[in-house]
Amino acid sequence: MIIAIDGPAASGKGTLAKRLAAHLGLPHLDTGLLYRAVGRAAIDGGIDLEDADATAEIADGLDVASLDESRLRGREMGEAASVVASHPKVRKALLDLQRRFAHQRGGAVLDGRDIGTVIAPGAEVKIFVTADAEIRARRRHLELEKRGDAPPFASVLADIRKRDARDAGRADAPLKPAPDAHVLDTTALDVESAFAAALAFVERHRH
Ligand SMILES: Nc1ncnc2c1ncn2[C@@H]1O[C@H](COP(=O)(O)OP(=O)(O)OP(=O)(O)O)[C@@H](O)[C@H]1O
Ligand SMILES: Nc1ccn([C@@H]2O[C@H](COP(=O)(O)O)[C@@H](O)[C@H]2O)c(=O)n1
Repeated sequence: MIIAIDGPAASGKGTLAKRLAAHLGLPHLDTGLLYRAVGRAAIDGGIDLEDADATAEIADGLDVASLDESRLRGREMGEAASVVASHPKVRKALLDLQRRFAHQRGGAVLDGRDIGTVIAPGAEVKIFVTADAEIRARRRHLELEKRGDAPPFASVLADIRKRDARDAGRADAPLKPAPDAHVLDTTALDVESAFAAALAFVERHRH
C-alpha cells in the first residue's frame, strides 16, 4: 500500500507520516529532505540557488544514504529547498528515486508536496494535511522555542506564507491536493486526534 501525504509547510504531514509508517510497519520517506539536501549542497558549494543546471547536477548526484538531517532542518534550508524545488530539472532528477521508494514491495509512506499528484498518482491512500497558516506558524514557533532557536512569531508566519506561495505558484508540480485526496484540516486537532483521523481514513481505504 502506498500512502501519499502532502500539504503546506508545518501542516504536520511529517509527524503524521512518521506515525502512520511506524503504526503500519511501512518505510517512510520525507521527500522534503531531498530538496533541502540539494539546497544545502548548493549553499555549501557557493552555487546560486537560482541556477537550475547547477542545482540539477547536485540533485542528480545526491547520495540519499548519507543525508545528515540535523544539517537540513531549520528555516534557511526550508527556504533554500523551496527555491531549488521550483526548477523542473531538479524535480526531474529526484523523480525516479522517489518513485522507486514508493513502489517498493510491501508499500511505503511518503510525505511532500507532489506525492499524490506526480510521484505516486496511483497511491491507494492520499491525504492532504492542512491547517490555518497562523496555527501552523504557532506550532512551528513553539517547536523552535523548545530548541532555543525561535525568531519572532511574525517572521515565522511570514516565512511560511512566502514558502507556501512559491510552492503553490510554481509551474511544475505545484503544491495542491490531488483530486482524489482526502483533505485533513488539523486546525482544531491535536497530534493524537489528527493521527486517529488519518488512521481511520487509511483503514477505510486499504484494499
Ligand atoms: N495536530 C497538531 N497539533 C499540534 N501540533 C502539531 C500537530 N501536528 C504537528 N504538530 C507540530 O507542528 C510542527 C510542524 O509539524 P511537522 O514538522 O510534522 O510539519 P511538516 O508539515 O512536516 O513541516 P515541513 O513542511 O516544514 O517539513 C511540529 O512541531 C509538530 O510537532
Ligand atoms: N515533494 C516535495 C517535497 C518538498 N518540496 C520542497 O521542499 C521544501 C522543503 O520541504 P519540507 O517538507 O521539508 O518543508 C518545500 O517548501 C518545497 O518547496 C517539494 O517541492 N516537493
